[in-house]
Amino acid sequence: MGGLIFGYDIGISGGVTSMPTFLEKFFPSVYKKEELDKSTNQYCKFDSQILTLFTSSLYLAALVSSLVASYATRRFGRRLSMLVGGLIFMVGAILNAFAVNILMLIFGRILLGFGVGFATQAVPIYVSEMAPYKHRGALNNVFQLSITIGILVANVVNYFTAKIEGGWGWRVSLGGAAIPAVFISVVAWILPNTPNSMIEKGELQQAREMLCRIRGVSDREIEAEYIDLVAASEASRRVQHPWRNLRLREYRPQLVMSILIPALQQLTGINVVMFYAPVLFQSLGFGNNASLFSAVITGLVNMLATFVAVFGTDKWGRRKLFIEGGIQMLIFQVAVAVLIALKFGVSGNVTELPEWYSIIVVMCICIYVSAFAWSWGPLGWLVPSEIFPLEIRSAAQSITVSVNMFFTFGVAEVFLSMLCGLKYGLFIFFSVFVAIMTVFIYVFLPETKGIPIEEMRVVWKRHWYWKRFMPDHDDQQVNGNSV
Ligand SMILES: OC[C@H]1O[C@](O)(CO)[C@@H](O)[C@@H]1O
Repeated sequence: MGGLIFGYDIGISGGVTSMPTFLEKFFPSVYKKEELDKSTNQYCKFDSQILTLFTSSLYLAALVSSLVASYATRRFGRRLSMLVGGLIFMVGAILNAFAVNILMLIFGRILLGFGVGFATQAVPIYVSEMAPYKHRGALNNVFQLSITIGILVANVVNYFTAKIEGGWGWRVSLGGAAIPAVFISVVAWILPNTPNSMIEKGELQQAREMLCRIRGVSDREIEAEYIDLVAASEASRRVQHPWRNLRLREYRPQLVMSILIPALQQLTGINVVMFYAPVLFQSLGFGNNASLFSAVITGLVNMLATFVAVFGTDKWGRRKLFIEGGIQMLIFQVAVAVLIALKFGVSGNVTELPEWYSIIVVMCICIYVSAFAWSWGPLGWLVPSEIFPLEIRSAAQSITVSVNMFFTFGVAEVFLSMLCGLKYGLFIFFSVFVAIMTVFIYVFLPETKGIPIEEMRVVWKRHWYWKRFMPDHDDQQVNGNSV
């Protein structure tokens, strides 16, 4: 549900902004340009700061709230943080559904953002801590899977609400966000806290019992894992200032990854497609209906391809997926740029594409989206959430979330003007980053598959570059090997 509310918001805004009644009510100047002036340059049709703010304000709020949520997940537990997130989110959705002016609309989006910040902070940590390490990758990827389900549901909802007589369908679209919010609030009541969180709060016996319960084994069989958790918690307790600690030399590899992985995930340009697919397709000359339908198709591909990661990360490892996904994205991003350049050139003055041509464009976009969906999408959350030792986990996760939101915000902010300015070159712009990030992973990211979360130090100690940051004093036994 945490992923779903996030995904729903990602997918919903592009569709409603392509609905004429919504535009007319809140963004009359864009409406005029879009509806009345058919001759305008296609690349610049939707270039409006206030329209952009409608999409991007949510991510700015999520950025701020994930910093607060970091304190909350540590102090009050992961569960309560999820509950608070769900409730704030619900209020935001209701405000949006009944919006009568732009202020209500943007204020609602900001509340939704606060909810998203809390949920994305608390959920991946919760899942990583609950999961047995052999299945941690798969279970964590379900978070991204639910983001993609949320995006798809939003695309489908938009497709149907756009057809509602009277043009108030956008209210249903925006209000629909309240449904997963109710779920998450109710479910957060029922869920137990993680053993790690209980140990952090000194509830040792309860933590032990919880560990037996979630692993489904007897007290004796959880002994090793329990000792690991308690040791990690003690180390964590000695750390008074997780934020200051994060700057210590020994956490350098984690700090670098917690910043670069989410930043690079957004610099793949994925949200150009996710936020603005209907707008993008309209700019490419598709009709209203066809644009919303094409967004459903990209949403579907995005969701289905995420299953590859759910089943594949613990089998093939993180690195292989990252690298394969990167190469595939690069090729098809360049293909999209070439296809658009050939038809629209620099002037952008085309009113319609031949059908076969549009189909090829949509196919290339889908292949690009599928590559993202089994690589950077899920791994962008999984890898950061599994590499941090407990003593800095909440702080580092909140860096990951806020960097992700910052770049999501950035892409949402600049996309429409960049499309207008860079034209088809926009896709080349992102493909340069995709090339850089693929090389970065190849050189700097060690494989983390199958390593218990509290023993993760070993991967840095073995890495040709990162080992110089690791202190020598804490040699450990891992899987029988001294490291
Ligand atoms: O599935 C695509 C979605 O996944 C995310 O990258 C989050 O991991 C979003 O920013 C994007 O819209």
